[in-house]
This record gives sequence, C-alpha cells and structure tokens, in this order.
Amino acid sequence: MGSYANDRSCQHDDRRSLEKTKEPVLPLKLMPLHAANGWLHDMRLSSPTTAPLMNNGSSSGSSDPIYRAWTKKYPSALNAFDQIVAHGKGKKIALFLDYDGTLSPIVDEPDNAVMSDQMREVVRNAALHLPTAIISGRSRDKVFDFVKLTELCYAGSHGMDILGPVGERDSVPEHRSPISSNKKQGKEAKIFQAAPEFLPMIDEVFRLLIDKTDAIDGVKVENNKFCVSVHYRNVVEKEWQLVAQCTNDVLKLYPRLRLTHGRKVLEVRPAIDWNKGKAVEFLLDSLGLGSCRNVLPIYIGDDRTDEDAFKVLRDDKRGLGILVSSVPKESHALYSLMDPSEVMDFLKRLVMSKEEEASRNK
Ligand SMILES: O=P(O)(O)OC[C@H]1O[C@H](O[C@H]2O[C@H](CO)[C@@H](O)[C@H](O)[C@H]2O)[C@H](O)[C@@H](O)[C@@H]1O
Repeated sequence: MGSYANDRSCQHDDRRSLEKTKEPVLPLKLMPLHAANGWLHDMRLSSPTTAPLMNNGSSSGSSDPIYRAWTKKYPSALNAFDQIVAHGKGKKIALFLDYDGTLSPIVDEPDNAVMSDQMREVVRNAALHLPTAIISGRSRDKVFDFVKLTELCYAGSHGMDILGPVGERDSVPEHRSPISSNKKQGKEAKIFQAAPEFLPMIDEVFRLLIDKTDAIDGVKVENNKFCVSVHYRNVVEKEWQLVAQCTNDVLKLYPRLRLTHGRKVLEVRPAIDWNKGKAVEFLLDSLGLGSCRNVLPIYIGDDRTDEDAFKVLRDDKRGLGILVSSVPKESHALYSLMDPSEVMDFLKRLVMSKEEEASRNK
C-alpha cells in the first residue's frame, strides 16, 4: 500500500480552512523563532490538571478576586440560572455536551477518564427530557464506551463522525453525505462522516507519531479515528519542545492535515472546514430543529475546540455556550461553570425546570 504522505489532493480546501483557523503549520525547523515560541507558548497555556495556586496559596476559583471579576463577563450559569430559563421559556432546549473536562474530570491518563455513575444518571435523565448529543475529540466508539447511554446522539473525532437520529438533513451539503444505517449502539440511527477518505492517512500518521515520539518519556499517542492526539501531560516541561518538533516533523509530510491545541494535547486532524460548530448545526438539522425559532441550543464544553460551537451559537444569536473552567479564559461562551460537578448541578436544575414548566402547561 502506498503512503499518504505529501498527498496534496484537495489542497484548495485545505488552504481555505487553514486560513480560517490560523493554526501554525510550518515545520518548527523552518519557523521563525517567534512562531516556534508561539507553539510552545500555546502548549504552556493549555490547562493545568488543577487550578493554579494564587499568591496567597489558595487555588483559583470563586474565592479568587480575579476569577470573580472574570465571572462578571462570563456569569456562572448556576447564578444566572433564572435568566437562562427565562430565555428558554416555551422553547425546546437542545443540549450539546463535550466529554473530557465537562462530564468527566481531567485526569493524567486518558484511558482513566471515566464518568461517575451519578453523572451518567443525570445525563440519561437530561436526554429523556431534551434532545441531547455528546460531541467529543475522542473517537465515537471510545466516548460511547465511557458514557454507555443509548438515549443520545454521539459525535466523535471533533464532530467528524456522527451517530445521529434518523431525521431530516436537507441542509447537509451533498458531497458530505456518506450516511449509513447503524444498529450497533442499541437503536436504528444514521452515521455521518465528514471526511471518511482520511481514515488510512490518519492510521499512517498514528503509527508514525508513535515511532517518532517513542523515546520521549510520558508521551502518549491516541488514535481517535479521524484525528490523532499527542498527549504531553505526563512529559517533563523541558521536553515539550521535542514533542512539538516530532509532531511537526510528521505533520509537514501531510499537507492535508493540520494541528490544533487542546488541554496538554496536540491534535492532528484533517484540514477540512468541519468542526464541533458544524457538528452542532448538522445535529440540529438532523433532529429537525435546524430552522425552528422556538429552539434554544445550549452547548457546554471546556476546551479550545468547543469554541467553534460557542461561536456558531453566539454569532447566530441562536443559542448559548457555557464554558467549563476554573481559571479565567477568553471565550465565545456567554456563561461559565467551574467544573464537572457544577455541570451536573446545572443539568439537574435544567431538567427540573423543564419538568415544572411541562406540569404548569398541562
Ligand atoms: O472534546 P473532548 O471530549 O473534551 O476531548 C478532547 C480530548 O480529551 C481527552 O484528553 C483530555 O482529557 C484527558 C483525560 O482527562 C487528559 O489526560 C488529557 O490531558 C486531555 O487533553 C482525550 O484523551 C483526547 O483524545 C481528546 O481529544
């Protein structure tokens, strides 16, 4: 079998989406110093496992004045709950949830990011009342193995692999329609994959990245089907540059791939114009809610890749994003929550308020 390295077909598309994302794609060796430093700077910025300590030794969060000032711009969705409910009054709420850092706490070992039984029950209950989807950077199968609920839709690989409901999808571009029927996760549903042709290339890159980073202690390369994650959470900081270098050495062989940054992870993915925001639009259409005015989509997520979804909802004044963060960050979200336990409280209250509204309208 031939290699997919340097395959430049579809380059026109690639350039367009690279322009949009403004992600650095030049090999580090050829990069001006400030650009290489930019990569490292981004890696350093990606979130710590726990909130950093403040000068007085306390951790960041609601007791920290800087965090409290930040919540003036991004109010807590729990404190602003009545306002959110008022916004959704008489509307159908569609719920979109990220997985890591939103439904499960961030942990050192990606395979151990299990969801608590309590959270699972809360998400199940939400899905019984509201159309609900999980949109994750992980592969769809992997995120389903963690969540184990058949009551909702799943989008894996940053929205590039969707197991959605059987429904209308008139607004989906024709060239992106490799849909098939699937009964694996308990019921009849449709699968949509934004870039199935990338599968062999991603497998190749996954193997190359494993070889290339083999000597770096603590690095973990994860195959997420349509993207590859290079984790450096357990790598000593002085070797992060090496992780960046190895990843970039591979990336430069594949002009049809690009890089994004996550929480202590570099993500190699197809350079196509598809992301979590597009997945939200796709799912709303699939659920028959795309053109309804009486729908309020709510997206909850913690990562940079969730910003695409926050932006779609904010730009269209269509719905609202809630950023999960215990440290101040710029975001396209409108509200914030500190951590997965606050996400759980918010979901419980949301379902209760919808139940109350339904019984008042009986
Ligand atoms: O879109 P998400 O569901 O948030 O997935 C994004 C990435 O999440 C996982 O990595 C992150 O969580 C790990 C477990 O807590 C943590 O160890 C890692 O440092 C984080 O980056 C997942 O392993 C990646 O594949 C996802 O792309």
